[in-house]
Amino acid sequence: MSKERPTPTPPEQATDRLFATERKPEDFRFDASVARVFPDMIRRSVPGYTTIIPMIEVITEQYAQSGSNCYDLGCSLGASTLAMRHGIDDNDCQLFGVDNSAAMIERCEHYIALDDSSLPVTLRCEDILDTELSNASVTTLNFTLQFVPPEQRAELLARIASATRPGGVLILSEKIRFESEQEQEIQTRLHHEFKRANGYSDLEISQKRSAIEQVLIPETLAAHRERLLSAGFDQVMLWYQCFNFVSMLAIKAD
Ligand SMILES: C[S@@+](CC[C@H](N)C(=O)[O-])C[C@H]1O[C@@H](n2cnc3c(N)ncnc32)[C@H](O)[C@@H]1O
Ligand SMILES: O=C(O)C(=O)C[C@]1(C(=O)O)C=C[C@@H](O)C=C1
Repeated sequence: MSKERPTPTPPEQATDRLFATERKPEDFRFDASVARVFPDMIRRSVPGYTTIIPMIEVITEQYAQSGSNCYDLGCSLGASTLAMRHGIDDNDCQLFGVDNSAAMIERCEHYIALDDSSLPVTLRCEDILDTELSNASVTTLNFTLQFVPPEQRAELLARIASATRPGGVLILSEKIRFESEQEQEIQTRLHHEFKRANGYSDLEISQKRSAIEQVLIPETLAAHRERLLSAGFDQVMLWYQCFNFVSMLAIKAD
């Protein structure tokens, strides 16, 4: 007797108004209230996010190797995970999404169930600093490393590099800061204008800025490049930039 699979229902999605009214200063956390509005928040906050996601599919298509593991570290609701899933055309790959926010992982399960690809995805509610990594061809850190304490970043990248097969890659997207104070000021202003154009008020922009100040620590492009090379990658290239948001490709030689 065949059992019919119930049609999965999409999780309720809301507009991000988390910082619209005055609130007591608190560090930003990926809790249930953020998870509920996250698709709207990240699209309206990160210039280029809606371009980067489909390009993760394109890059994965190029670098995923048969018989390997692919990891999305800090997968949130699975937007980057699903892009990787669609880029993998070999059912012999194993795809893992890792996030330490239970609220994100719970919702992510629904989005994975709604997606039409048949490639299995294993979700782990774990810290990316402890998660097991091996035999990797494509690993993605899409706006996640920036939330890892700076002193723990080198060890994580070295672990990713040593788990990566020859010819494999790391896709690293980050908010960056600039060496020149003047450029920092201009790019930050343009980013805030982007947010304003997407309907965020001055109060929302300034309250969000204070909330992320201690938890999202941007570094310069040069610092990222140097650390990726010391971690064990052989080539680092910038493939995307919009204002102070970038994405890099770090490649392990064949
Ligand atoms: C900006 S979001 C990532 C967005 C997602 N990659 C995408 O493309 O939509 C950052 C995510 O990283 C997760 N995160 C931050 N630090 C983490 C850690 N140490 N271990 C696991 N997940 C972490 C957060 O819970 C959050 O869901
Ligand atoms: O810099 C900002 O204003 C942001 O809101 C950026 C950012 C990010 O880059 O992850 C911060 C937290 C949320 O995850 C969404 C966007």
